[in-house]
Amino acid sequence: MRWITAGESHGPALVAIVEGMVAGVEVTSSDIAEQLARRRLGYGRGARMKFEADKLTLLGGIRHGRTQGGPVAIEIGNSEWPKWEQVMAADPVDADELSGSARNAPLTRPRPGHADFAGMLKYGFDDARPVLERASARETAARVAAGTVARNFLRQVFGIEVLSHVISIGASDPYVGPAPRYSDLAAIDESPVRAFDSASADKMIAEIEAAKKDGDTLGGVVEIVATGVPIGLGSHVSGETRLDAKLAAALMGIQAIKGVEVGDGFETARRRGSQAHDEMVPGPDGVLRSTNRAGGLEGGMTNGEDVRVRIAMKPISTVPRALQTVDMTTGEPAVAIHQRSDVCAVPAAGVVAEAMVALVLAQVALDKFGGDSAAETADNLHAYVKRISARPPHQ
Ligand SMILES: Cc1cc2nc3c(=O)[nH]c(=O)nc-3n(C[C@H](O)[C@H](O)[C@H](O)COP(=O)(O)O)c2cc1C
Ligand SMILES: C=C(O[C@@H]1CC(C(=O)O)=C[C@@H](OP(=O)(O)O)[C@H]1O)C(=O)O
Repeated sequence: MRWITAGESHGPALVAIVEGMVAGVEVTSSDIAEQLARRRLGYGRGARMKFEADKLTLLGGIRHGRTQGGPVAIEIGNSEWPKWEQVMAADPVDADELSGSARNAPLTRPRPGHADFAGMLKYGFDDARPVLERASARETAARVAAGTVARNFLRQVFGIEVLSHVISIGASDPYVGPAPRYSDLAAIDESPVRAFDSASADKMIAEIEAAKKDGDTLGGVVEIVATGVPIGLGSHVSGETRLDAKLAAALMGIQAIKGVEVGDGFETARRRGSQAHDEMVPGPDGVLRSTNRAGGLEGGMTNGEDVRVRIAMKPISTVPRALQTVDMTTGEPAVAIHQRSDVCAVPAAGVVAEAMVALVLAQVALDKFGGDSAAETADNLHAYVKRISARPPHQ
């Protein structure tokens, strides 16, 4: 199974294609719309999210609410397309028509932290427009749409659920309580910062308000949890088959994500071994653990505990209190491009991260259990679960 997205932030639409998904997975446009709506929310998001409707069309691969086994293609239209029709036209446009458009003025002052500078040089553009159009995290809407197909597959066949919650924003004290359950997700989504407890939420909101007042931006940390994951997804046999490596790559592939921790992550590096690992005891249905410091992953494989990973997002690089840069046309010092932008997109990044975790888990689950239909994958899973549960230790 693999996925790809295409499209620009202000182009007519984004498209996601998921190839290799089995037939018989229940997915509707309202399931996808629900996930897209979650991604638009969050305190600190910019003007676009207030009007962006994520106009959704299922172009292929799904019939009467079920996947058919062929590639699933999903289109998400741009609500503002009429305003951008000339500037972002695929076909050549009359130069006179474009010259009067303020939107088409070349962007020559790269934003530190964004893709503008290296992208202009590498691809040979005098204008940052073509770079920022594709670097923009607008593209994450397409990932969330693709992720919904994976999510529904995981739920239907395995009973796996994926959730996320914001641990900290800016310098707010990190949340240190127990990881939430999937049943907590509705309450987390109700929180304007997608925090699990209201005391942490208040501190995060205060951080965002202070940054906004100062013309500044913020990043933060999000935890993603997958529950109900069977033992043995991923493999120890090589670097690229290790599930922690696949998850880290997919999560680092999200715009502005600069760090990934598995389980207790960097904190584990500070502990002694006796305090770092999850001891095992025999239980009625197999091995039991009283802790999950490893985040459900040992040797690059799931170990039956919840998969738990954290991501660190850097502050948004379109800083209203514009940063110093160099004008790429004149070579003179300048202030960076500033256009409408988010102050903080950490809550939305959590929803995107859920989608990436779901896509990776679906991929490794299909690697292990295969099948052409959801029913066949489920049969393969049940045979495996029966086989491994016949093994000791049992009490
Ligand atoms: C959900 C989400 C929303 C984002 N919104 C913005 C934004 O409004 N303005 C901005 O400059 N960067 C935003 N970013 C981050 C940029 O897309 C990202 O920093 C840029 O593509 C450069 O990539 P890098 O940060 O990974 O190096 C957002 C990222 C995410 C995940
Ligand atoms: C559009 C989205 O996020 C965008 C991500 C983004 C960036 O530079 O990453 C810049 C802004 O784009 P725009 O100029 O279109 O307002 C954000 O709004 C979205 O998440 O759907």
